[in-house]
Amino acid sequence: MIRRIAIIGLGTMGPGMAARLARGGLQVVAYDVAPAAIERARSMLSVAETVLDALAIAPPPAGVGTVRFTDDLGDAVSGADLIIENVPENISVKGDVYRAIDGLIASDTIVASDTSGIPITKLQEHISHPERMVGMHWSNPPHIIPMIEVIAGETTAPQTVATIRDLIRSIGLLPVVVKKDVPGFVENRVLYALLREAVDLVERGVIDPEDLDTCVSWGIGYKIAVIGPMALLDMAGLDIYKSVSSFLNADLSNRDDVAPMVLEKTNASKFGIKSGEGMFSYTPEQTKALQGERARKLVAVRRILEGRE
Ligand SMILES: NC(=O)C1=CN([C@@H]2O[C@H](COP(=O)(O)OP(=O)(O)OC[C@H]3O[C@@H](n4cnc5c(N)ncnc54)[C@H](O)[C@@H]3O)[C@@H](O)[C@H]2O)C=CC1
Ligand SMILES: Cc1ncc(C(=O)O)c(C(=O)O)c1O
Repeated sequence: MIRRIAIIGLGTMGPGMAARLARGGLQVVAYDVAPAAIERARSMLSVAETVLDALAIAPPPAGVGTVRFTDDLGDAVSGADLIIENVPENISVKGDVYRAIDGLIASDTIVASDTSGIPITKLQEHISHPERMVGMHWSNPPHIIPMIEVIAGETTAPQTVATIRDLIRSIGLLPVVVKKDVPGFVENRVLYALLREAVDLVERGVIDPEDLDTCVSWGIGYKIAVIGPMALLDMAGLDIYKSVSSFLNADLSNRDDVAPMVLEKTNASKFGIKSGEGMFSYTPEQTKALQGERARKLVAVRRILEGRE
């Protein structure tokens, strides 16, 4: 039974995750190596709670469902039933965390990684009880998006997968168990196929970035929230898909490196919202307004998709 959860890493994903788990009645202890990240996470928590209220996710009974922050790793993981590792997408950084907690936790404490796509089998090499390690891949923003992928590595115990799947379900979220430990799992394989083509089209001057977003959001995106890709094939007709894919697949981007446009921007520290410039530019005021507007729209769409409006 999972009651107490330690979250390690409070960057983009950690605060929303902490808020959503606490709303599910769990006792969360949140840790980051950087004091500034802890301070930022504290303020993000109340923002996420407001969004959870708008989603009408009922608060737990008084006394349960708490978030406590700590700057002490031992304090964070002590007595935890589940640890969610949420540090940068880098095997060596993640491996250091697993080694640091190895001696501090019980042998049956589950260690889940929110990795975007590093195979869980690779992460298991850095932990002494690999049967208790599992992928638990949330989607950003984690307090709003209900789907979470659950991935077993080669040596993950089936019971570990079942425990995480049941935990996700028990707090009203949507677990999807991925059957093979492929890089990127399922969500990011599909997303990165789309992003590779989108970046390529902009880079080759086929379309401007703003128009690319209009085309995808109001064409595919709006539709795909209601009709998933497999159902869409049936709606369009497999005969149409066969004809179009027979000439189009060979023309789609198949680059296997990072696109020059992305390298150019990241080399200039243009990372997107977090640095004020990426594909587009953002002032702090614009960022705040954008985040509020996006949360409002995602909440409204989710309520409709769930049949609550
Ligand atoms: N950003 C996104 O949209 C998504 C990211 N992920 C995955 O979640 C993980 C975290 O991603 P983000 O939150 O975006 O990263 P981030 O870079 O925003 O935050 C990482 C946090 O980890 C902290 N950290 C670094 N080393 C640490 C250590 N040894 N101990 C404790 N804290 C440490 C940093 O101070 C930072 O606050 C990555 O594996 C990423 O691929 C998963 C889903 C979506
Ligand atoms: C660009 C990008 N990369 C990874 C992820 C993830 O799910 O790991 C996301 C996301 O939206 O969650 C993303 O947008």
